[in-house]
Amino acid sequence: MMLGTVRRFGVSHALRATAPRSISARLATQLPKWQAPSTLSSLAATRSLHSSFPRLSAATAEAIIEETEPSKPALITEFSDLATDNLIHSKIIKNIIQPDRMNLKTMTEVQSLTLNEIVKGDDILAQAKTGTGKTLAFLVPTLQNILNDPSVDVSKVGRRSARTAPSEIRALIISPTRELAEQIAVEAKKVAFGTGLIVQTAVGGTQKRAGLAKIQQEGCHLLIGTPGRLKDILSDPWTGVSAPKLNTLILDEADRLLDQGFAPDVEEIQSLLPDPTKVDRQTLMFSATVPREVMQMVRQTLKPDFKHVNTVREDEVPTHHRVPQKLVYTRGLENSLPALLELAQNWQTRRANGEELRPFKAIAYFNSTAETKVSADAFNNIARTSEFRQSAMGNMRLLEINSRLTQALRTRSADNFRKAREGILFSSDVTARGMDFPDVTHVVQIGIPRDRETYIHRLGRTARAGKEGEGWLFMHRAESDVYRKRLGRLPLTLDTSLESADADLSQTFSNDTSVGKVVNKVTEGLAQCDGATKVKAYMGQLGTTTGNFNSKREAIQALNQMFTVGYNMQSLPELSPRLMQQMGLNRIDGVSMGDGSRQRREGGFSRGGDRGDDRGSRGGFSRGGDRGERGGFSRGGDRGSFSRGGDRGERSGFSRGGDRGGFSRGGDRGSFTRGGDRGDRGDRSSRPRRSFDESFGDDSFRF
Ligand SMILES: Nc1ncnc2c1ncn2[C@@H]1O[C@H](COP(=O)(O)OP(=O)(O)OP(=O)(O)O)[C@@H](O)[C@H]1O
Repeated sequence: MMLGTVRRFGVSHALRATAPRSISARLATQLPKWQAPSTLSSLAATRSLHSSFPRLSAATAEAIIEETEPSKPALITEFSDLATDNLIHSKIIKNIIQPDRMNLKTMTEVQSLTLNEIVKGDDILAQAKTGTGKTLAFLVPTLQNILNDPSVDVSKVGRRSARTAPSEIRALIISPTRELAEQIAVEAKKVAFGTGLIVQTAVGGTQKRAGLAKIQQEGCHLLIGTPGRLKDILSDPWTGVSAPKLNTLILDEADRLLDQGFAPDVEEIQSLLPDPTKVDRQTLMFSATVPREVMQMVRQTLKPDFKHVNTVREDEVPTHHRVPQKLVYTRGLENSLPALLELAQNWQTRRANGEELRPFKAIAYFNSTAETKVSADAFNNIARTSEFRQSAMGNMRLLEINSRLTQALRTRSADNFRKAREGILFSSDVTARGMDFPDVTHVVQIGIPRDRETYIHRLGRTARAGKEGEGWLFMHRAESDVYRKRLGRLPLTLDTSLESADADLSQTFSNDTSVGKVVNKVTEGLAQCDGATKVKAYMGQLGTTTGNFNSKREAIQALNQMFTVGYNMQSLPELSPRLMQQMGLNRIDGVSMGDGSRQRREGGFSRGGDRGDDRGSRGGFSRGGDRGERGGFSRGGDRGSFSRGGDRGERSGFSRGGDRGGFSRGGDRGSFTRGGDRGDRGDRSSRPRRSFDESFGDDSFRF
């Protein structure tokens, strides 16, 4: 069933032809300045909030509300005031405001504007900038609504003999990535502490059986998970987990969950929930971005009288104005890593020289997982030198996260980066949305991201909760046309301060020059990386680069230069004739043709470069013609370099008869496949398709 047909109307909701203009939208236009709370200074000691963290002052909000919506209750802006009329349980409030617990005082704008509506039971679409507290905005009222349900008996909790049955699940939160689901669960447990409410998770990559046993033994009121795993456990009667009384469904990062990669799973999950004509269901959608393309899906999924709470003004780019965003043109693709090292070194050196700067804590985003690996390996090799260890960079943690790592390693990297005072996380898009790493000072995007939303969400990993941060985009000049087309209007300013970005790396550099020091370190770091990793990185970038560059010819030249000059490799990876034909590279000089056997021997063709978020290996881009085919030469998700607008590799669901295989169908893939290990998603008719979030680490597409 299509999501669109899942629309069911709760008895209390009147039908309306169009979504109502939101109160917040009106507020946003009338109230451009968000006022910091007068009590900020005491809070700042522990939360160090920036005054621009969007909040409503109580007085102003009341005035506005009175003027615009006289019948509405006044907006509450202080968490402590939520005790009024027993709106929120005292234990929840205590958990939020107590200094030894979450230690929060004043609600953010999105929290104030959605709380009453959610407690009332309305469907909501909420859009607010990254890092403005959307998680608590849906958690607090949702947990309260479960407590308000007279059929929920929290007094049984903890008594083994009378434990809460799994069928007590009242609310379900779907998150696009495992790490985000875990993060939401941590927050939910903090909010629910002492209330008797039980929060459980169901995420891919973890032991399904252990998770199920936990749910069965302890019970569950709020279940948080990733689409694939949730679908698995709810559809399998043997798990004993069902949700017949569920009345709240939350889609965090809703636009992502409604795009083609995830929508079929989300749709299936909805079909496994109780019929909303019998059990009234509230649906909440939260995201920093709600592109026009998903609005139709939103309308089809929410009740017709849903509230659209939008704290981002229509004429505004949903990034924080306080985040300087800089664009660096690199001479070649091989200049990105030296430029990243130079950026980090410059910052740390300025700090060491007494400038008041926070420790450099950056996330470097790459468009393919293989690139994250080669870059992290190179930096780790550099970090082993005594010169590095003794420098201002000496305490940096250098971590890697991408969808090909085991879940245990992913979790460890995320935890270590969370705890790190200074460091660089080399990341694919698995961390691009929702992840709340504290104190990230820099987000560096290497190569243009696959779409505008990805740019915004990645950037949103810095400058969270009112703090400051910087965004950097490194790109080759030949990416400029696609950059403009794909990303549209963004407040980026050109930066030419990084010498190594423009250095000609085919030259030899003396260690006596500052640029030489940087370049030589990276060259040495890369020299120690193994050849197979470099081949994978080349192959991983083949798709993204040919899609990002103004022409394929320029892309191939740039990649070859990166491979030979940057990676110091002698001979170029060979592409099979079929692959070249599929990519339209057969008439382009500089592509090395072979039968692919060398790469297969070296492991270079394995799972070439999936772009690497938790949906990446299934492919399917959300919008535009810009999405990767599911089958095809490249793994899912390769940014559409191979997709010809429109023939996107839909898996099912919302696709209009999309030819799933993209460039190659069925047997085509064989030529790029190592052994038989492409297959889990290769032939859905003969083999069950595994869920996305279960599938990483071992079965992405290979070519
Ligand atoms: N009222 C508040 N006052 C101060 N800090 C808050 C408040 N609410 C949430 N925070 C903190 O702000 C940070 C960002 O919150 P959260 O992760 O919910 O942001 P988000 O809006 O969901 O961001 P994203 O769009 O990236 O998912 C978290 O560290 C959270 O603890």
